[in-house]
Amino acid sequence: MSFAPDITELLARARADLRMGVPVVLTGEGNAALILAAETVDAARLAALREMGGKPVLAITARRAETLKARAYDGDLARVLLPSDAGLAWIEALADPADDLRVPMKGPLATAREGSAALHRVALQLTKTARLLPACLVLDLAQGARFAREHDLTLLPAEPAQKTMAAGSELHPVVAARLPMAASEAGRLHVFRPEDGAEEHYAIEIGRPDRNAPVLARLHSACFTGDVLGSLKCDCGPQLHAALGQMGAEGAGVLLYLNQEGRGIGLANKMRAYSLQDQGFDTVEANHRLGFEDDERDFRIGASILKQMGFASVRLLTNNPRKIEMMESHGIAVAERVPLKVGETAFNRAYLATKAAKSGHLL
Ligand SMILES: Nc1nc2c(ncn2[C@@H]2O[C@H](COP(=O)(O)OP(=O)(O)OP(=O)(O)O)[C@@H](O)[C@H]2O)c(=O)[nH]1
Ligand SMILES: [Zn+2]
Repeated sequence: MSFAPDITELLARARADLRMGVPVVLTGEGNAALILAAETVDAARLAALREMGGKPVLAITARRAETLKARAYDGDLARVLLPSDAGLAWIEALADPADDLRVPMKGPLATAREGSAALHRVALQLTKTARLLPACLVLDLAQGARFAREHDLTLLPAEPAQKTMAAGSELHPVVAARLPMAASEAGRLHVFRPEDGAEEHYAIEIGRPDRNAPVLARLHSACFTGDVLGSLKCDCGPQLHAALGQMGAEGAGVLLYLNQEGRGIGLANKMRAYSLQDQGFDTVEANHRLGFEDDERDFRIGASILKQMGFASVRLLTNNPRKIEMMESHGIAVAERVPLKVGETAFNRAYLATKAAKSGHLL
């Protein structure tokens, strides 16, 4: 019997470390690297990294590299060589596009083309799942395990970590209780918890939907600004309430409230995206400039929760064809798409048009 953390738990620990600015040691086949999230590294740790010698690089995604005009020899990522005088400000300027327009020339940036980028790829995936900017300082280590032991750092085997992240985490029901709501007095809130220490997700069941027929369902991604604050920049709040209202009126339905804020990039990054939108970029361009894909959500979560609740088929309230595809490919039949068009304002008209033009949303 062992109390040692398994790979999922090590991943959770590594994410927490990176969020606090603590380095993590990644090990591969015969190689190892010290990694630090660009967003959280501080002056003392940067100085310590410098003292180690070697050739640290800043790994960024190909999306970010494109904006910075840096050559991405590794396909989906680039390894930018750290100039000897590069300090925290240089790292921040590369990782965070906030001042791109004010300081457009950040280079010339030299990028590595020799050697493997496998550990860098895992490092970037880790920062994404930690909801940080996808940019990481990476320094090759000769003795990864020993270094981790000496400095009391989390030691993470890269390949199992990557497989575990790709597989997604299992979710387990924690509790369910009655919740009378304005939309329906017959509400019930279920909480689901992933094994990997990430955000919990919720299912709001209305009435007692028949498990043998397609259920009226909505997969709602958390939007603190829209759902709670009534932001006019998106249509999330009105969609949330319209979906609950329709389920209440029909007497049955299930709304999944998935804590995938900002299409899976987290609220801090979404606010960075909003700030770029104020500079004139649209919702998709803003994500790309930050180094993210348009949509970083894991749609398997919704399918997994529906299955656990006993649903196999849905009438899906959505305008997003990707949600339909993802449901179908993860074992939930979409018997019908129910359009959900509410809440258009002068502030979100361009946002909705961009989603239709670039993300395939149905008008
Ligand atoms: N990154 C980013 N996320 C945004 C922006 N505006 C809204 N969001 C997020 O987008 C998500 C909207 O999710 P959903 O309501 O599921 O919308 P959808 O994928 O357009 O699909 P349907 O509403 O079902 O048609 C929420 O997580 C919001 O926080 C933005 O400008 N940038
Ligand atoms: Zn929103």
